Amino acid sequence: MTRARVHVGGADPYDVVIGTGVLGELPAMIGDRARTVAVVHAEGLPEIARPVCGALEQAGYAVHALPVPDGEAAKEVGVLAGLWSSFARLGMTRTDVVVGVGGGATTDLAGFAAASWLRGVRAVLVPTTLLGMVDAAVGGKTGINVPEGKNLVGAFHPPAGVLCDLATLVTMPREDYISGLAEIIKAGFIADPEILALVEADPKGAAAPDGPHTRELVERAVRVKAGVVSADLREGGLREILNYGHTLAHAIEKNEDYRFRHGHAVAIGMVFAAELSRLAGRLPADVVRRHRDVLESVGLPVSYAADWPGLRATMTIDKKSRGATLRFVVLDGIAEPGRLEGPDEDLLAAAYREIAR
Ligand SMILES: NC(=O)c1ccc[n+]([C@@H]2O[C@H](COP(=O)([O-])OP(=O)(O)OC[C@H]3O[C@@H](n4cnc5c(N)ncnc54)[C@H](O)[C@@H]3O)[C@@H](O)[C@H]2O)c1
Ligand SMILES: O=C(O)C(=O)C[C@@H](O)[C@H](O)[C@H](O)COP(=O)(O)O
Ligand SMILES: [Zn+2]
Repeated sequence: MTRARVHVGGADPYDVVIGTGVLGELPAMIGDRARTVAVVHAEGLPEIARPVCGALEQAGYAVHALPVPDGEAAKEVGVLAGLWSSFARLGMTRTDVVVGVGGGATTDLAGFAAASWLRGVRAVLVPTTLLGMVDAAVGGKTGINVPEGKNLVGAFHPPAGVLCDLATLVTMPREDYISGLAEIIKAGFIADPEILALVEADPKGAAAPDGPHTRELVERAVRVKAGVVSADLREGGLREILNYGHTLAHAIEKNEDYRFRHGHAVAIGMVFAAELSRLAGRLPADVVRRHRDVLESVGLPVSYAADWPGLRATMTIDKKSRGATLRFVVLDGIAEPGRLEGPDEDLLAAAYREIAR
């Protein structure tokens, strides 16, 4: 199978390589100035981490595997502090490299560990989930959660390279795979309607790692993200569109003590944002219906019922807020993202009623 190479531009450019059997590209991404490579991997994935370590050892690096808890439990300050201690023990200097192997939670943590160690060493990311490949590992947002909210501590730290080996997707738990589809569908609504058409034409195929369009869906979503972050790494404006659906999604994740899959929360959050757009007179009802239909067709949730005042209060510390003003990414049409600033409280509550039904 041929491999795709998506270039991410900006001050620190890098490539995202997508294909099968792409591990051979790893040493070139690490470079010849590194001596020590710390491979931070989800502890439940030793079979996936082993060949990564092997490829690096063969290339002559001193390789140290550093397992971290699976999933969201990795994005905690105690785990990060453990990595800093390990880096110190290994004597990692500024020319050394952190490799992150796992889902988005692992690569967010590994990326932030690299960003913060010695004020910044290089990170190479090897995402092993659909969501990690199409979103988390690309673009340089790194970070951890705190009890007060999702991703509230972190840094922009672009990786030196991203390797997406599609073969790793086949062992993914089904619900985690479905979760990744939410971010692909998000890319469809904000920028690339062909993604929506592909999923709508064959939802069953889209929900299978070995489906006929997996490779194209991954590549299209990566291209959307690469285009956006190349132009606006630090979220000065354009990059906010990648946050479509996330204002409510992050509040749901916190409300569920981070035991709710990110993509599932994003699916609900996108329906909320679409309802908000409609109630603000900016989006026709049929596009809102299209959100529900395409998300449900692959098994994603589109409703959520919990204490609204609590969710509303959590949304206040969203990173798009400016002062006391809550700001949402909305749609004025498919592939026409816009902003809604300081919406009326009644409008927000009305949009929430539509998804809580
Ligand atoms: N930095 C960003 O731009 C960005 C973008 C989107 C999401 N995120 C973050 O990504 C995280 C979600 O990522 P995720 O959906 O990958 O979940 P995850 O990292 O929690 O992984 C889900 C589960 O799948 C397991 N797993 C990973 N790869 C596997 C494989 N190949 N086979 C079998 N099991 C495997 C993991 O160990 C974990 O238990 C959230 O923390 C979210 O905030 C970050
Ligand atoms: O890359 C971005 O920018 C995004 O917003 C992508 C999101 O899918 C991702 O979940 C991101 O981590 C959310 O960022 P945050 O700044 O809202 O924490
Ligand atoms: Zn997301």
